[in-house]
Amino acid sequence: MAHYDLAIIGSGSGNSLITEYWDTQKVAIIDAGIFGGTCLNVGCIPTKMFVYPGQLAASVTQAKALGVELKFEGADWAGIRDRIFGRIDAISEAGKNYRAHELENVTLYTEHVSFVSEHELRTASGESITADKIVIATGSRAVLPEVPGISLPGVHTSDTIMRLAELPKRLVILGGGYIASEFAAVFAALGSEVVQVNRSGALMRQLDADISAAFTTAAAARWRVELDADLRRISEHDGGLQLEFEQDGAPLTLEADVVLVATGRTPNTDALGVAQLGFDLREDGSLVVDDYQRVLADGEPVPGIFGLGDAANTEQLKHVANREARVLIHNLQHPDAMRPMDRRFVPAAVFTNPQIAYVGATEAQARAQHGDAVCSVIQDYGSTAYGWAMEDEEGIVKLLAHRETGLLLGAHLMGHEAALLIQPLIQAMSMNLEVNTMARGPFWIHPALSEVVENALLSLQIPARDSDPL
Ligand SMILES: Cc1cc2nc3c(=O)[nH]c(=O)nc-3n(C[C@H](O)[C@H](O)[C@H](O)COP(=O)(O)OP(=O)(O)OC[C@H]3O[C@@H](n4cnc5c(N)ncnc54)[C@H](O)[C@@H]3O)c2cc1C
Ligand SMILES: NC(=O)c1ccc[n+]([C@@H]2O[C@H](COP(=O)([O-])OP(=O)(O)OC[C@H]3O[C@@H](n4cnc5c(N)ncnc54)[C@H](O)[C@@H]3O)[C@@H](O)[C@H]2O)c1
Repeated sequence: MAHYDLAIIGSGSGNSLITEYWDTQKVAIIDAGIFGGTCLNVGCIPTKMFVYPGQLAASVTQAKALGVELKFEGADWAGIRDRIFGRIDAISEAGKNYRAHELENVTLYTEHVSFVSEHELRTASGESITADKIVIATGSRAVLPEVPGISLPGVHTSDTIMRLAELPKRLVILGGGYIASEFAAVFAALGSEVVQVNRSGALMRQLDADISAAFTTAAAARWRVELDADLRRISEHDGGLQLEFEQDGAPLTLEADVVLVATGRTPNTDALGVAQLGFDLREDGSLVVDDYQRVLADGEPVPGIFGLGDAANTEQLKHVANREARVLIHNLQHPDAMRPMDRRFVPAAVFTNPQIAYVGATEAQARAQHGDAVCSVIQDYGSTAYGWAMEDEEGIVKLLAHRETGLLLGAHLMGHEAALLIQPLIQAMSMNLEVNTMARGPFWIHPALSEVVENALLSLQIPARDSDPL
């Protein structure tokens, strides 16, 4: 039996916990999958490396509207894929070698483990690992609907779709969320015939209703979107795949060469043995942790057991996992002076086309909490000089603020570089900066696209105070 000061299950965000502080202590890092976890290998990073070439390809359509004749002559799928994974696979491999061979105090296990008791883990091959402190950073995995044909070759998840041998001619994407919407934009831009099929009546349905509606319209102008369609079965047909749906009581049949299933992800806690130990789990299977990232059982911290990332939050976002890791690095080193995780204003961006970014409350949430005190405004990108330059007809900045406090309650953007434009709004919310101070205090560069954010803030018409900048 090997004993460690610290054992970390999961080499994604968990890997960053091994700081110099641990140099004099024994650490085990355990990962049964690809070293480096989801974001590096099959998540944020490779997807966005596909998104960028996709944006270049899609810009041809926009250029035409501005009088520039560009021609899209196809995408070198294999070249794009190999450039991306040539870089990523090398980083994963180097990280693995570093942990496995270059640090005397660190031992890498490449097997699945589960809990035997609170401080003992067992590997799939039967080895026992005990540790004073254990961090559960096991991430999440794709969930597939249970329909006939879901395991047929040609049916992929985000784990495998990026490594396809060739660009699919006909691609059906199941789901209306982040992953489905990002891949739909990429494959449609690179030249696949994409059909995105969603079970409900709008894409990105969990977002503010105006953004969800605007994105559903914008997406349908770029690739085929089918809504309110329930998948019944997938079968092999004519050398490809046939998907049968029920849509508003009528059958809908689609043909595809490749199917991408993007119908949500579930935390990897079920095969970990944590339920038997009485660790608290949310309805979605994620571990309940307190503000200090300590795992709870019956509402009380389990001594020496911590959780972070997709296994222990409901956001399933890398910047959240990274922040949790930072908090945990501190708390593992300073058990008598722990610092809490701040979850007040978690932003997110969806790198689809058009891009989406948001932070804070939706209008429905804001009104439920603050009633008539909510001011709401939608500012079009097209109302600014840079928007004219782009001939933009769909970009919007929606802001929600509290009339009396003058503070932002939520920001929801859809359009060019939404993920960049939203950042000052995230800053303002995190720093309790009032709308008028934010709009009138700093200069806003003219005629940058950020003027749409400035104008949205001014349009909120929060009553001015004498102390506000002019
Ligand atoms: C396609 C896609 C695109 C994404 N894009 C973005 C984005 O643009 N921005 C963003 O913020 N987020 C994005 N995400 C989400 C982001 O990738 C995750 O929130 C983040 O990677 C979670 O990190 P983690 O450390 O919790 O888990 P992971 O990085 O998944 O690490 C968990 C590791 O634990 C291992 N493991 C699990 N169980 C066991 C066990 N019992 N024994 C041994 N090892 C085990 C797994 O093999 C895995 O390597 C995306 C996700 C996907 C799938
Ligand atoms: N840019 C980013 O930050 C980014 C990108 C990709 C993924 N992620 C993270 O990964 C998570 C998972 O992404 P996702 O797109 O798989 O999940 P999601 O929750 O965003 O979307 C899931 C979609 O699948 C649909 N669905 C669920 N069950 C279904 C079923 N049985 N049949 C048909 N449709 C069904 C839902 O209605 C929804 O539209 C996201 O929630 C996000 O946190 C983030």
